[in-house]
Amino acid sequence: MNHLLDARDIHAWYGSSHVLHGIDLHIQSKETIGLLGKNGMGKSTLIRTLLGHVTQREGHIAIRGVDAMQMQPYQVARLGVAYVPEGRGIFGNLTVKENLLMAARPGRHGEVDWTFDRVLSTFPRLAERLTNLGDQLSGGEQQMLSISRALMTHPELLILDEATEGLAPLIVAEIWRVIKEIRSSGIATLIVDRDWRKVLQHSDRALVLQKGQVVLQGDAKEVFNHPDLSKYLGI
Ligand SMILES: Nc1ncnc2c1ncn2[C@@H]1O[C@H](COP(=O)(O)OP(=O)(O)OP(=O)(O)O)[C@@H](O)[C@H]1O
Repeated sequence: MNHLLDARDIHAWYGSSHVLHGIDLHIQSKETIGLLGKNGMGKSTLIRTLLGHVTQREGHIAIRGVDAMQMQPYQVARLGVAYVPEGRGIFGNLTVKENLLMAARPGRHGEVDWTFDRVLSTFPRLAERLTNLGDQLSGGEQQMLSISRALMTHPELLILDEATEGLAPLIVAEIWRVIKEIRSSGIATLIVDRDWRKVLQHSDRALVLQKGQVVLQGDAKEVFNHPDLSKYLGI
């Protein structure tokens, strides 16, 4: 089968510390995958390894059949993978408008549907802040800007790492609403979030990591009802 992302037997290290121990992850076009696990189990490391930020790695990574093992993060981004990192990643000294416009580029098939106007109607709060600098935004607005920037690159796969971390409940609800909208727009998504219920509710499939290995995976509903889930998540 031709996967959008096909990662096999992924190992990663920080110095001499072996953190990922042979992970397989496949993502199909338009599919939403939830990635769960307690703190420190390797979720962010897996994402950063797939993107090429963690370079001490072994295994096989293909994006739409293209070998990505030797690629730099910017090359992975060009293949249509957008990353909204934990802690955001916007330009604090540029305005909201500048942040958005500089991110914009057509998709691989010339898609331009995530226009400036569509992004602003998706996140009306940003429309009120267009001339504010990135640094002047609240945490929630920065997160919305970060997601908006990712959407304006017209990705085929969007990776969200702790997108709701530290945000007020109303903003969290707004972000989940947008995640749902992104899912129905046909962009494949990989979601990491502490709210495992919400993750499973919004995903097609899910994987649970423990100490750098996949210990549980399946349809989101199966994972939700699995008797070992509470043990793996410490809940
Ligand atoms: N830059 C780094 N240098 C050394 N060790 C690291 C680094 N980043 C993470 N680790 C270690 O790698 C392991 C996996 O961490 P990782 O951040 O991937 O986990 P996580 O599941 O994303 O958890 P969290 O939700 O806390 O970020 C942990 O033992 C962590 O201490």
